[in-house]
Amino acid sequence: MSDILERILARKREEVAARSAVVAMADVQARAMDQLPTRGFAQAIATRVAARQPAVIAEVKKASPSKGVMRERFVPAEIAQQYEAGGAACLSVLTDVDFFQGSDAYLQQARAACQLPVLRKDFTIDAYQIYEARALGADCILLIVAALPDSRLQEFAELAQRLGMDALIEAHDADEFARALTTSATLMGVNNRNLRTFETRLSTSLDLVTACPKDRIFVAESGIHTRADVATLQAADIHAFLIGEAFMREPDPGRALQTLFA
Ligand SMILES: O=P(O)(O)OC[C@@H](O)[C@@H](O)c1c[nH]c2ccccc12
Repeated sequence: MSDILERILARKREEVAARSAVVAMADVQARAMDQLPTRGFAQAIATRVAARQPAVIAEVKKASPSKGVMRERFVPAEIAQQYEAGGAACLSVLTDVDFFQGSDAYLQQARAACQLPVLRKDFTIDAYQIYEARALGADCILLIVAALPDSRLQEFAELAQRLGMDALIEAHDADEFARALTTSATLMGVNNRNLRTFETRLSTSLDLVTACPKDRIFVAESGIHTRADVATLQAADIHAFLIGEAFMREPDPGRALQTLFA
């Protein structure tokens, strides 16, 4: 029986094959080169963390496979402005269509509406998507360790860097975290949600943060809902957070952010 991550990756391979048959790699590369400079995603986080302030990557996400639709009124430009006003360091925008009801257009709309650096939140399995991310204006891409062989992981992190983007490397256990550390990326994400079972435990971050060297930035991802959750992570010296659902379920996601970190 194939788990959800396997199903997403299988579908993603079909999706990328279909898109690259329509828009040639050379055209995407040309558009990637044509973009204005990136906004400095890792830098925006590093600045906050150095100042001992919380660095929040605020997520624009309409739905997920585990939670279904979590927001009815969904206007990415409006949400981006609310997040910026609420003090977010960066945005994360889901662009996966089939499982998260995301869209490339949502990323473009959100980024155009604010000054914040933006992560393209998708399942990266092919270099084509990395050029595509830059062509869309993205400042950072997501690389999920469980979705990539070691050779690809570093190759993709380097390609992102060559295009002026950062890469958020995502791990879920100690082995994956060790693999994440073999890359040259700064941002080491730990997903508290198991993408195979959807089970979410904050202790995943608490267990792995001790393995994070000082020259990398540890990002706790998923399942962060309450001020107690934030305090627990901060007590473990975690200062960067990727949060979606807790904000998406509130009428004003930016106000929810402010309240969570007040
Ligand atoms: O909505 P949450 O529980 O606050 O989680 C946000 C983010 O961490 C989650 O959306 C996520 C983390 N890694 C991913 C990989 C793919 C899709 C989604 C994700």
